[in-house]
Parts: sequence; structure tokens; C-alpha cells
Amino acid sequence: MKNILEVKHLNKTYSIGKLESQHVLKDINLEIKEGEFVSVMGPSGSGKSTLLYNISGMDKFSSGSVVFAEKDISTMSEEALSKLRLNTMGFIFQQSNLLKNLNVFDNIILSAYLAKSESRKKINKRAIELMRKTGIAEISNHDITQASGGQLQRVSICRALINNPDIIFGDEPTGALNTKATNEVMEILADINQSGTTIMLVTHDVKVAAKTERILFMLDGQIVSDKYLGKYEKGENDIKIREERLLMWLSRMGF
Ligand SMILES: Nc1ncnc2c1ncn2[C@@H]1O[C@H](COP(=O)(O)OP(=O)(O)OP(=O)(O)O)[C@@H](O)[C@H]1O
Repeated sequence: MKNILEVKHLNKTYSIGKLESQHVLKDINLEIKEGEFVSVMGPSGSGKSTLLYNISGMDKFSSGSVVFAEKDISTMSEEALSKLRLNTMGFIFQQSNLLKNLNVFDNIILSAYLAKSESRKKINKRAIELMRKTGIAEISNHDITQASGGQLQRVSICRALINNPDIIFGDEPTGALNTKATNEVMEILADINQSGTTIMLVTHDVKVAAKTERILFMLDGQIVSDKYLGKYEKGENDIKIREERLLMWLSRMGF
């Protein structure tokens, strides 16, 4: 499998006021293969979200290089980078950040209409298919304010998938959900991954990470460990064994 992401000597420093700065990502080196399902764990403040935002081109890193699908994003103009994000990356956040004045369907199709690379007919067809797959077809015309937390995250997933991205980045996508909705969202993501989309999630939840294939552990701005758990098969019943393996690994690192 080819690498979809190659990160070399990545550093990120935030300036705090005039004299102080904080070195948040410290010489990160990372390769992610096409089709992998990766999660990033680690204590609060270790740099997980910062890593996600810097390798997805949402934030500007201080030094190093990030090559995404053979394109070096550090040398790209802001315009080229926005286009790359729109056409090849999908994002899911803890809070769904959906537009309250649009209904479910319009929230999903908006970015595809903006991309203008396909006919509206084709986009609408894909949106209907995505809503059906994620179990929200019946709320297509509903206002966003009427949807439950789990439904909102499914809308976010459909929105993230509408442009057929090569990769989905999620920052605590299940962080605001109850156990049932978390499990449902993870089954949907496992399904999406099985159809070939690479996924990278930041999570604090062992049950979420246990359903991913590879777990990176961050500590103080560095990836200090990288565990390969193997592909999770949707609906698999040895999830408890995966969780136990992960918990043992995490406890060895004092987490
Ligand atoms: N825009 C910013 N300006 C200054 N410092 C920042 C900024 N964003 C993050 N930081 C700092 O960078 C460090 C890493 O933050 P980050 O959000 O990446 O950690 P995290 O591991 O995702 O934490 P959490 O699990 O709590 O979300 C923290 O000390 C945070 O205060």
C-alpha cells in the first residue's frame, strides 16, 4: 500500500505574547498508508488536535514537511490548499458545526455544490445514498435543531463524505455522544474505512480506539508509541479482547 501521508520533522510552536512561545509538536515523523484506520491518543495537552490540524493543512506548522497524496502541502498556496482540503479531505469534529438555518440535506450537499466539480443531480443522488447508509434518510428535510446528538454526527459524517474524500480526519467525533450513539458512529466509520477511505481520529475513548487499526500515543508533543491492533471487522465480537490489549498497552505507558 502507498503512503497517503508522509510527515517529516514536523514542528509547531505557538507564540504566547511577545516573549514566550510553546513548542507543541516536536520533530514528528509519521507515515500513514492508504486505507488505514488510525487513532491518536494521549493526555490532554499532548498535542493530538494540533497534530491533526497541522497535517491536514488547517493550521500552518513551523517547520518540517507534510506530503499528502504525493503533494507537499508546505509549499502550496492558501488557495491550492483549500481546494485540496475541499476535494480530498473530510472533517468531523466533536461539535457538529452544522448550519442552523439549513436543513439536514442542505447541510450535507453544501460543500459539494461549492466545489462545483459535479452536477447537482449527481451530488443529490450521493447525498441520498449516504443518508440511507447512515440511517438518517427519514430526517432529510428536518431542521438541524430537531436532530439528536447521534443524528447530528451522522449528518457530519455524510457532509464529510459528500466530496468522496481520500481521508477523513476526526477530532473527538464521538466526544459528545452517549455509548449507543458512539457505537453506531464507529460502526459507520468502520464501514467507510472498509470501503477504502483512510481515517484518522483523535480520541480519549478506549472503546473508540479499540475499533481502529493502529493507535498512536502522544506525550508532550511527540509520538512515543505506535501500536498495530489489526483491522476491526464490523460487527466483530472479539472487541473485548481488542479493548483489553489496548488497555494493557496504555497502562504500560502510565495512561
Ligand atoms: N491556538 C493556540 N495558541 C496557543 N497555544 C495553543 C493553541 N492551540 C493549542 N495550544 C496549546 O498547545 C498544547 C496542545 O494542545 P492540543 O489541543 O493539541 O492538545 P490535545 O492533546 O489535543 O489536548 P485535549 O486532549 O485536551 O484536546 C496545549 O498546551 C494548548 O494549550
